[in-house]
Amino acid sequence: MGEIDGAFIQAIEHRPKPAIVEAEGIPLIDLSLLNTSDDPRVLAGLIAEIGDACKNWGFFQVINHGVPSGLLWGLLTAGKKFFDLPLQEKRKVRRDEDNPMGYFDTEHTKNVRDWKEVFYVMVDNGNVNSASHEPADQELHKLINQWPEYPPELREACEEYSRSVEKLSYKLLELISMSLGLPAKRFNGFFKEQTSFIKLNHYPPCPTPQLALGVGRHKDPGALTVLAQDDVGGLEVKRKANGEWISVKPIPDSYIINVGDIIKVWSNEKYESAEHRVVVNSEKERFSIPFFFNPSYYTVVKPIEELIDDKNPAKYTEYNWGMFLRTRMTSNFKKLEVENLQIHHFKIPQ
Ligand SMILES: O=C(O)CCC(=O)C(=O)O
Ligand SMILES: [Fe+2]
Repeated sequence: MGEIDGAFIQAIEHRPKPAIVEAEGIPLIDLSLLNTSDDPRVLAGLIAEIGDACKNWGFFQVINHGVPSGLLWGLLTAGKKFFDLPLQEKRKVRRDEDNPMGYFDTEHTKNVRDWKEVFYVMVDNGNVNSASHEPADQELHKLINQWPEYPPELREACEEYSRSVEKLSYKLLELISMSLGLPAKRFNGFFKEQTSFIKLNHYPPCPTPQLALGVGRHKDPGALTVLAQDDVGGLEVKRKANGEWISVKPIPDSYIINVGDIIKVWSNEKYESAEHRVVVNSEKERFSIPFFFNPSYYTVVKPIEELIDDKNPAKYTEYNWGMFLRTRMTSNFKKLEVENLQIHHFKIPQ
C-alpha cells in the first residue's frame, strides 16, 4: 500500500484514541446448551441473555458455537497465501461496480479510504441483486464469485467455512426471534435466496495508525454479522450507553455477533445495530472474516407487524433490501461528496 496518502486520513474527530478496555466488555455467551436441546423452556435463560445483549449492546461474543475450528484455520491460511501474492495477480480477480465479488484494495467507508485489502465471496454463488438507486441502473445484477488460480484450496475453504457459519447464523436468528417473543422461524422465510457473503479482510501494518483506520466507523447494513478475528485485536464498538469506544478483546475460538440494521428495523428499534470501526497498528498485520447474513434481494424491510401497535408505531418506512445493498456497495468504490445510504434515511419522524 506504500506511503500513507491523504485519502486515508480521518477527520480529527474520527481518529483513533487509546480505546477503553472494559473489564467486562461486550457480553460473552456460551452456546453449548444448543447442542443438547432446542426446547424453548430449556433455552429460556440463553434467549434472555441474547435479548439483553441485542438491546444493550447490539454486539456479543459466543463460545461453543459448533463451527469446527479447523475450517476457520484453513480459510485464514488460504486467505493469507492469496493476500501474499503480488498486487497484479490479486487484481486479476478484481471486483468492480458490476460484480462486487472478488479482490479490492481501495475500499472506502463513509468516503474515507480504509487501510486494508479485501476479498468478497457470495455464500450462494450466482444469486441476483437489485438495481441501485441510480436512475440509469434498472437491471438485476448477478453476484458471481471470482477465484484466483492460487491458492487452489481457497475456493473449497470459503465454501466449507460459509456453510458451517450459515448454520450458526440460522441458530442465532432463531434465538433472536424467540427473544423478541416471536416464533423461532419467524424470519427464516426472508433468507430463501439469501444475499449473504463473506469478506476476507487483511489489514497490513500502517506507518501512521493514529491518522487512519482499517475500517472507518459504520454499522453493518444486513441482518446479522458473524465475525471471526485473529489474535491481534483492533475492533472497537461504540457503547450505546455513553458513546465511548470499547475494544473487543480477541477470545480464542469465539465469534463476534453483531446485530445489523435490518434487525434494528424488524425489531422497531428494540434492538440496536452498534457503530464499530477497526484501528490498525504499525507492527502487526491483522486478518478478520465477517459473514454477513443477508436476506433475499427482494425483501421489503420494515418493522415486523407483531411488534408494532398504536402505542409503539412503526419507526421506519419500508425499503427494498437489494437496492439498499447495491447502493451501499457502489458507494464503497470511491469517495463521494454525499453521505452514503443509511437506514436513518427511512426513519419516520416521531
Ligand atoms: O475486522 C473487523 O474486526 C471488523 C470488520 C467490519 O466491521 C466489517 O467488515 O464490516
Ligand atoms: Fe462491520
